[in-house]
Amino acid sequence: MMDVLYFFDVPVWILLAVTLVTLLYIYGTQTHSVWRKLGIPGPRPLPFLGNAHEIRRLGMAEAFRQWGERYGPVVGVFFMRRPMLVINDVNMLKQILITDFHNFTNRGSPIPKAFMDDVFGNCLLFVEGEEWKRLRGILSPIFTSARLREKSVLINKACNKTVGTLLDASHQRERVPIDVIFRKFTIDVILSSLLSIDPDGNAAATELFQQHVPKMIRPSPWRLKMFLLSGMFPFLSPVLGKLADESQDAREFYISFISQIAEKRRGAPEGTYKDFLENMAEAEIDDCAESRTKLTFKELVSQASLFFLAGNDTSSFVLTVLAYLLARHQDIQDRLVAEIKRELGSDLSEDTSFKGKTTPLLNYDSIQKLHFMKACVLEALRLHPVISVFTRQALESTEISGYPIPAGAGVYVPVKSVCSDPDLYPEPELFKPERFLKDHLENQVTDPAGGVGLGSSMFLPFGVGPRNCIGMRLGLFQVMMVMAAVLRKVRFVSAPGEFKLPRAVMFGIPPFSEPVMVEVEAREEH
Ligand code: HEM
Repeated sequence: MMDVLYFFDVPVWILLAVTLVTLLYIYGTQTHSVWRKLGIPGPRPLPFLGNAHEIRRLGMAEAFRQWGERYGPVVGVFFMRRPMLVINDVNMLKQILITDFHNFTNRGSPIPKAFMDDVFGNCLLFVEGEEWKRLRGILSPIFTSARLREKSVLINKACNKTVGTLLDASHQRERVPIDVIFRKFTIDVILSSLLSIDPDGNAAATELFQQHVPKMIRPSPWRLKMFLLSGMFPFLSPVLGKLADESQDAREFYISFISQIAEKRRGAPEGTYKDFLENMAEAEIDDCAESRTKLTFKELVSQASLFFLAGNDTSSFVLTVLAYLLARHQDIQDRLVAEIKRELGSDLSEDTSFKGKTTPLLNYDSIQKLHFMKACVLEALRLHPVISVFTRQALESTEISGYPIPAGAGVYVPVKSVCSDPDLYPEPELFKPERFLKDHLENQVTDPAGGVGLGSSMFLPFGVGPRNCIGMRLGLFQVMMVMAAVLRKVRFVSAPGEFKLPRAVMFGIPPFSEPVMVEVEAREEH
């Protein structure tokens, strides 16, 4: 070995080192000329990293806002070596998300396939093309109004538990960590509506789920580093994916927990449970079914795990933000309470659900009457979208509004930037729920439920088009339902001046950096 080293003299070593660095540089910048050649402006990428360093420094939402200001409606950037377009123009977004959806069906997830496991690899969020169409077709019917109506009783139970917690806190006259309380609520809702686990007797299951969820949705710094390395050297992904697999125990927990329940239920008469698992199991069939119009058992477990993860932190984030905003805007809170009393009845003793009856006053239909409530939820989401960026990928080369998009290029949909655009939302920094009331809106798309905002490419917190959030109705329903239940009994009195909202993250849902403390007070019953 030493002989070989001595065989080369210093100039040869220098030449070899320079060649290696040059080759690495060429590899690290190989894709970085795409946008320049196509005449699309954008920030200068660094070798290997592309513009990921700026995204990391500023946070996604802020980086996209600054680039939009500097370069205009279409910005060419690179996530590591991968060309991506940030599109701020709502008409172009409409074309991508709705009109030309056939060419933008896939998310082009930034998470390499080698980092996917049995659970995530097969779930609706990440599957592509025909496989996505098939799964979405099978799963959509389980989120209809009729199906949600069936869940009212269970969700009502979870609401009452939350009201009880807040009433107790109001007696102690202390600020409470509202994010933690609402997180327990959304776990209760998903455990009960998905698996019929009673919110009153699920402490152990809740504990286990709380323990495992973060591992699945929040990659550790180590896993993030492995993601980034695989973005630099995609050919190393299989090895890096294995090194970064930290959620094996969490995954095994989900698979075995849900499998055991599903297995126990095999053969039970239809209509025994009326939860999402039963709704999905109606579509379940053995793995070799040729028509593939139903779910396989493995697919069923994957989707159930996904619903648990996707439906939990999203809704509790919205609830936390809304409670905070209402505590800071007493006038809006008063208007909301007036609507609740007017539409749902002011006599609190009529609330039969508190007496354990199965016909709760709050249910899917009564909640639909709360138009101002819905406007408040949409406005909270506009101000602080849970998911501030999502992606699509062009299947074939195309041109939109004169901008070329090559096959394989990704599109960043900058939810937060669009929702803060003063041309679309005057005084965007203000909490003004009336923006979403019909009378105040021009050029606004009306959703089938009679609300406004949803369905328009101006309002992106749930996505729009065929691949929007499949759980949107459930998300809105549980948020509106618990807010109505809570506000009838307590007032959000105050909250600290500024709480630090988490910065948008590249992967997953951002955690609150510290508990969001809100003071609550019991309302006088009259
Ligand atoms: C307020 C609560 C929620 C918010 C803000 C939210 C937001 C989103 C967003 C922005 C997307 C991406 C949409 C796109 O790419 O166009 C999405 C997708 C998705 N969401 Fe939600 N979500 C919420 C609640 C839920 C709930 C309760 C569930 C299920 C129980 C759920 C399940 C899903 C699934 C499965 C997808 C992937 C859909 C697909 O790829 O076809 N979400 N959500």
